[in-house]
Amino acid sequence: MSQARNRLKTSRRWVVKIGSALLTNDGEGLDLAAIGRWVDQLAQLRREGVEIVLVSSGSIAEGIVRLGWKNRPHEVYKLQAAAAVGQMGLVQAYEANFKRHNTLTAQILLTHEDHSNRKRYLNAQATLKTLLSVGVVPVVNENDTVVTKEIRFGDNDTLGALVANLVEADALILLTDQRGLYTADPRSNPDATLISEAMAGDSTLDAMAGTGGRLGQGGMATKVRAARLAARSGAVTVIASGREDDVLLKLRQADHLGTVLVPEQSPMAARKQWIAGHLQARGTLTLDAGAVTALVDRGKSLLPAGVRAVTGSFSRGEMVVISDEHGRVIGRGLVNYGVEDAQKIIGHPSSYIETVLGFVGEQELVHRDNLVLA
Ligand SMILES: Nc1ncnc2c1ncn2[C@@H]1O[C@H](COP(=O)(O)OP(=O)(O)O)[C@@H](O)[C@H]1O
Ligand SMILES: N[C@@H](CCC(=O)OP(=O)(O)O)C(=O)O
Repeated sequence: MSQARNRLKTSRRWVVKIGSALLTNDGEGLDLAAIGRWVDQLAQLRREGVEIVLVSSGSIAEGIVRLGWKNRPHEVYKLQAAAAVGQMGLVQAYEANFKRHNTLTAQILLTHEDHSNRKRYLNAQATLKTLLSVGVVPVVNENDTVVTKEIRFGDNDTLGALVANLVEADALILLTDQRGLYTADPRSNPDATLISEAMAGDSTLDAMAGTGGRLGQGGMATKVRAARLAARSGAVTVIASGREDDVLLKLRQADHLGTVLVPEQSPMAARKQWIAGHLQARGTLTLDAGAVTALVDRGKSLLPAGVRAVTGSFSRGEMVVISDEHGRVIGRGLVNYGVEDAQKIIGHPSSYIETVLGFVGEQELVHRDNLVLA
């Protein structure tokens, strides 16, 4: 059995993306019975200790049905309106089904830009991680009201990968209407064969992966790209059929289903490279000896109390260098407070943050998840 499939048995955090092709039975409204079955599986996974973030498409198809439109409109603004209407049905379906398992859900609407803007990145990350820590299942979709490109390309695969990066998921599961990635589009090539496993970075996959069933859908091309993006933070990607009975539970048991796309690097190495290569450092935090030991020897987050000095010009979410009192670089990380706020809270216990700033953000100046030691 492959190592990557085996990892699914013990992994702790999955992002599961359910695609339009599957959710809406080729352009009809939502397939509510199928949603019920996926939710049952997700609830079972949660009982086994897997944290779940769900990325669900389907808002446009549901909106079109609710509005009584006969055909999918071509105008982007009409698609946006349909998405806004249909999203209500989507979240209702998930909420009602998770309620059967006494599980709360939360609606998260994101855009790709929320990932590249550092402040928004940290905000989204903090919200998602807090929801997971209190046992809620976030249900994510594109914020179609404020974007147009993503609607035109019908691509929630990329969103799934960005979310996998955000929450540092172990696995990104892309459920679709095919059994996985074939050597060619099986709709038009009956002889195509299923690829069981490949490296996410394998460039020969691009020639195999076509676009989707209906005009303007991402198809397998966006799934292969999503796998590469997810691999940057070390997540393994699986493309599998949501129509297969108990598909998620079978994947958890490392059954040989679907296509596994394996990251080239371990999660830690990938994450390190991702943070380090992501940004230019905008400032420096100088730590006292106790804080250095906490970070280096005990793998802790950096609290304001252990910081002696702050220099530079940075905003929340930007990269800073972390050094000891002799100027030796300890690491780099994404900072939770801008320079002015950081100046005010350093040297103080985290309980002091609210008194000084008038609000409480994170307890940490740099969370260990966003910290790469040198
Ligand atoms: N090599 C391939 N293997 C499997 N499916 C492919 C391939 N190339 C293109 N496709 C098409 O991709 C479609 C799935 O993508 P899409 O319609 O975007 O689904 P989703 O809404 O689930 O993201 C399949 O129905 C299939 O026709
Ligand atoms: N956000 C929109 C479109 C997203 C979409 O269709 O993505 P995909 O499932 O990758 O084909 C929706 O929920 O309908």
